[in-house]
Amino acid sequence: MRMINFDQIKGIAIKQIFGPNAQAVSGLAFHSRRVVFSSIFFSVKGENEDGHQYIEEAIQNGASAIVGEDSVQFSRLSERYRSCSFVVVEDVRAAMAYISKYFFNHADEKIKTIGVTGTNGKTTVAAYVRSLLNLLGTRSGSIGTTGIWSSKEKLKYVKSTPTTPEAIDLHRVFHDLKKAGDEAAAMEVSSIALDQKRVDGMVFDIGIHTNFSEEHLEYHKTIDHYKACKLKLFEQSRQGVINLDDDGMGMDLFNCFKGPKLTYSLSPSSEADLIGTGIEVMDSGSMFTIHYKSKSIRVFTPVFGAYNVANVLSAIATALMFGYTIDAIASVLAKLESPEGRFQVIQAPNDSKVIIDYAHTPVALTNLVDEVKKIQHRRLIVMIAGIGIRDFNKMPKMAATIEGKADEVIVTVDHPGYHDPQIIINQVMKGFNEPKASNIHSALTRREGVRRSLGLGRTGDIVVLTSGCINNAQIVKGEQIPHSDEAIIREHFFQSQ
Ligand SMILES: CC(=O)N[C@H]1[C@@H](OP(=O)(O)OP(=O)(O)OC[C@H]2O[C@@H](n3ccc(=O)[nH]c3=O)[C@H](O)[C@@H]2O)O[C@H](CO)[C@@H](O)[C@@H]1O[C@H](C)C(=O)N[C@@H](C)C(=O)N[C@H](CCC(=O)O)C(=O)O
Ligand SMILES: Nc1ncnc2c1ncn2[C@@H]1O[C@H](COP(=O)(O)OP(=O)(O)OP(=O)(O)O)[C@@H](O)[C@H]1O
Repeated sequence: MRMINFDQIKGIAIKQIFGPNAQAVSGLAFHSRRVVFSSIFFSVKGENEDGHQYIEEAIQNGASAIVGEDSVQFSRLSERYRSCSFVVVEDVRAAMAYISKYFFNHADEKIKTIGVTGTNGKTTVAAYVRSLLNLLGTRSGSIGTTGIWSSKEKLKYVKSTPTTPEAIDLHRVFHDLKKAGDEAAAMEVSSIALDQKRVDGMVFDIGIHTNFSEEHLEYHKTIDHYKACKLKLFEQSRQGVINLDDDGMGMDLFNCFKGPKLTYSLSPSSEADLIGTGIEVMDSGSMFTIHYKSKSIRVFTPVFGAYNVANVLSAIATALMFGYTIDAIASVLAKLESPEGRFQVIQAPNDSKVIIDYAHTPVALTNLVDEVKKIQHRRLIVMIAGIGIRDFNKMPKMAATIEGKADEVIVTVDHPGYHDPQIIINQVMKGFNEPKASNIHSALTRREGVRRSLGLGRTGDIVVLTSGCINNAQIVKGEQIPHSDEAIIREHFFQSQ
């Protein structure tokens, strides 16, 4: 239980309070059915529902305070539920962020926080930062698409969103990490989370930028809105790590970010602080040279793809900001850990390779295929997917991107949501000049797509499975259906023999 005096919490714009100004609070919830005794219910207006309609259900479930935006309704309800506090605020999502921070004792300020934003690479960079800091001796967790990790292990949380948790969950995680002895947390900060004020009230010790290209227009509607949301992270960051190679927003950020910053680049002629050159692809990773100040150090790190070397540079910049020397950092890079499902190479028993990679934007797919081609192979088989719960305009762009670049292409569906999978396939197919070519195949479910792709692979081939799952599941008609590419791969190679 924590005593909460609403008008004393910094940051929230309270318009009016009906009922008691303070409550003893045991928990926070934004869903009426997750309310427990003596908790605060935040009534959020969503895409489909208005949380204000569920206030009475929340009170019946034990809510002792309601935070929302409808003063007329709150005034009426306060007559009926006299012991309950009704707090009218300017913006309920912002209030949820500030109250969560307060409820969990400002835990975010008791550990170092590193926010990562960008169209591609957030998960990868958050994992690299976590791994690098741990290798150097700073106990660090990470928060994002692949789950919540402490410095030691993946923790069991029910995720509220695919990438950046809702504020209530987020501050609980900071609190738990701190309690477990962690000193830092690297987290993915999505543009949607920034727009929905999930990280309002936080000041990140370091903000990292990876890159910017078209994405999430189903939510943002315009590319300018998408960009403006991403830039917000840097208004809330003390120090910045900026990718100078990113045409999308590298220079915008470089010019507008006034705090201390480190820039990185893969271009030898760049003026970046940290430059990576001479990338050599090996069997188990990449060699490259780090240039920092007057030093050039040749290192090996177990990652594939030039863009992943750039991601490693951003993690190195972060470690430099933590005060580690470039020599100390270079000495541990060979042990760097990658996140699951990002350029994950599986050696198949038939002497082919299967690569699982979360590429789900045209830019990521182009980069991925270019990098995969640097690995010796016979034929290249690539599975792409139309994602039902995302922008339909992106689907044909994925087809146009892959056409002519692989020997076989399998088109499948990720997360059909409420759509007919065949409509999604048709939408992807629109992007091919020759959709009826004999090397273009389709499969209505991801499971079928994976099986079909593996079935086409022979000795020496590389099978690339792109796009992927959210929370190890496919979202079908509001249900999360468990799915694992790796399990299908095991079944295919080991159980069919
Ligand atoms: C599209 C979108 O913005 N969705 C968010 C939105 O949900 P919604 O608009 O569908 O909510 P709704 O169903 O209309 O309900 C409105 C409110 O009424 C409440 N309610 C509803 C029914 C009920 O019986 N009782 C009740 O209290 C709900 O809890 C909700 O607070 O408001 C919810 C919280 O109030 C969010 O958790 C939810 O994120 C969902 C889980 C989601 O999938 N979001 C995605 C788009 C997202 O955030 N993605 C980004 C980026 C991913 C990436 O990197 O690609 C991320 O950071 O994860
Ligand atoms: N720096 C980068 N530049 C371009 N593409 C990248 C970069 N890093 C990763 N990718 C590609 O993007 C895919 C997704 O990477 P990752 O999961 O790290 O990004 P993300 O930003 O977390 O995406 P999401 O938010 O959708 O989970 C990778 O599998 C890879 O193909």
